[in-house]
Amino acid sequence: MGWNSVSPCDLDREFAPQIAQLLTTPPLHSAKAFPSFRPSFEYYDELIESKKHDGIRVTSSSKHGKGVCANKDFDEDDLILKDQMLVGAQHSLNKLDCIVCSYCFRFIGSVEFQIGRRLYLHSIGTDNDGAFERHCHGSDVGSSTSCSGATNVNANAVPQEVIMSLMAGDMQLPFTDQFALPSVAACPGGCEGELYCSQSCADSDWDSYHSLLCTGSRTEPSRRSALQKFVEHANGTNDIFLVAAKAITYTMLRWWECVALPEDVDSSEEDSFRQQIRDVAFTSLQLLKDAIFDPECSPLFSLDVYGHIIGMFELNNLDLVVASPVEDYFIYIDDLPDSEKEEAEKVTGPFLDALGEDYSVPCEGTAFFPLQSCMNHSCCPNAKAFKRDEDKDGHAVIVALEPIGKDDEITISYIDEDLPYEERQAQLADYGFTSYYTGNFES
Ligand SMILES: C[S@@+](CC[C@H](N)C(=O)[O-])C[C@H]1O[C@@H](n2cnc3c(N)ncnc32)[C@H](O)[C@@H]1O
Repeated sequence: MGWNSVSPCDLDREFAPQIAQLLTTPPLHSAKAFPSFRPSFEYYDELIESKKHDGIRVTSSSKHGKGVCANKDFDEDDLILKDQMLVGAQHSLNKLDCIVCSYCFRFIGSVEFQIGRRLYLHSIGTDNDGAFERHCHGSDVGSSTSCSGATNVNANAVPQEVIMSLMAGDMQLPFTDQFALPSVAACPGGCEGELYCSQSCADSDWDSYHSLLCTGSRTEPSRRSALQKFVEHANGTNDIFLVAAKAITYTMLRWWECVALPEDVDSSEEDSFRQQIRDVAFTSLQLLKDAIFDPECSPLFSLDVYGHIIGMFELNNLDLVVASPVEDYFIYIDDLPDSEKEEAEKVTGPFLDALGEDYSVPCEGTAFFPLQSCMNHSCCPNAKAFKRDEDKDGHAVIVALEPIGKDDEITISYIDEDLPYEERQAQLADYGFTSYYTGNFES
């Protein structure tokens, strides 16, 4: 049975022609055919020019749609691209362990604040299982109460007053001045859920998405409660819904620009994929509609469009990972010359013991990167996503694994290429293909 014929969403029927146009893959070459859509390549050309990624270009292949080619020679380990995400979100649970800028995902505050807050979460987890549940699935994740994976009783617990002084900035640990972090900027809408590394990140997030998704005091109470229900549902089911909501708000806030949606997923996979997610996606969409519906953007709230956005993210998203300065800090202490190390560890040792294995938890989430998402897969890739020491934010960093010649296609592996052949085939089937292409690209 066709997907649209069983859609429980009235908007799918009411706005069928507009939705069909929204979901039409824009022509790759013709700039004139669909005046309301900018052709894909024009979009990528502008993006590459504005971000000065002159080493690459997005081009088309008769086999695999779009792909990325080298515009110059790269040596092994060369940086090919630092791709700024279009939209992304930190995983809900990770948000309780790592305090990062909600726009660029840099760690913020101070090493003391990061350690103190995490220890505080441990203490909440051990003291109050109800609080664990409430804060893991609640929306006030930026407040000082919360959870972590820490429901275990910790024999190395640090006294509460020490934790409080770490969080308040009254206690300084040795050598943390080597790991200075940007100070915390608040959400302009007054919600505690989002914190920023700078006013400019706070403003950019507000302008791009957050003005419609904020649960702070500036938001009208009934919309705030509707938003909270949407966030709770997403946290309890699939946090990709949070990323999809950002994509919708981004488009609503830029309706006049109306960028084309990415290409359809493989049609044979699409029906069964959507069938599975439809019910839960429809509930999520209803909750989002209750919170931010705007009649002028009605087609955006159709289940068909929402399903396409989610499907697009499932196929193209990249893990968002930012290494923790807390881990770097303890490694630094461990590497100090013996005399200094002994002195420093008298202070830092109890905190490390109390944190346990959690000391190295990175910021984790999921994000969509406009250029990285054009890279095709190879089981013998010539590039990989790899964060270097200096990469402290949510950008996707792509480096060359081997020398890459001008005009060669740049490929990455979507899977662990060391897996046995059958397992690779099975994992690649999730992306709509099975054969593993390693050849070169025809421009
Ligand atoms: C992240 S996108 C890559 C860009 C894509 N070619 C496009 O036109 O948007 C992933 C999709 O590209 C296609 N693809 C990527 N690598 C492929 C390969 N090695 N063989 C066949 N299809 C591939 C699949 O359709 C896959 O779902």
